[in-house]
Amino acid sequence: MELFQEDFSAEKNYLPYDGTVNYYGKILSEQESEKFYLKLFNEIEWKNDEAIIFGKLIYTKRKVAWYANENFEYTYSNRTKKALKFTEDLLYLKNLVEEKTGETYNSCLLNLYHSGEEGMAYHSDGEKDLKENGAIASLSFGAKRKFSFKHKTGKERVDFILETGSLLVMKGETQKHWLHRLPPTKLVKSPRINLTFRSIEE
Ligand SMILES: O=C(O)CCC(=O)C(=O)O
Ligand SMILES: [Fe+2]
Repeated sequence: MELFQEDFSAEKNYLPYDGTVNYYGKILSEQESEKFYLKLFNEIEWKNDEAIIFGKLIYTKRKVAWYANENFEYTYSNRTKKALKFTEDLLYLKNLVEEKTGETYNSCLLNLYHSGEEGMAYHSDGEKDLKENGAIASLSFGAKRKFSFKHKTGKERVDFILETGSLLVMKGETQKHWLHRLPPTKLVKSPRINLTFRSIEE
């Protein structure tokens, strides 16, 4: 079923229990989304992500970047990374997302998926540097992709189609009880950029 913009209610919790996910739909116009997509694509210091998996250092095809209020250190996939200072565009988007969600954030992890062949496997964002039960706000640009939640012990699944300029928020105990992923797909040929605004414990 195609949902229209008006059908998205920010107050609705899309998870049946054990956490809260709000979906705001598109918070930016098509034109603004295209403008930010191009600027982020060209101006962010994108790097292939490094992770230690079974004791081996690997690089992902997907690119990442990490920006924050301060040059925070952050441990992610067993590697310690240092944040770059927020750019003007990222500060603008952070303010917009803070206004919409009524929460504050001090950092942003950015992901660039070159095509549908790149995705992210099921995980939760419960790293110890993150504020416990802090909200995580996800803003998407570029290609439309499916985003799925799966309960850690139950059978429930909740799927979204994240469009360019759309905002989704995960709050409360969501990371404790739910996994999320960006499934790979052969159907998408163009890039997608995702920004997750987070709160790092200072
Ligand atoms: O690209 C997405 O929509 C999800 C990214 C994500 O889950 C993460 O960076 O932790
Ligand atoms: Fe995540």
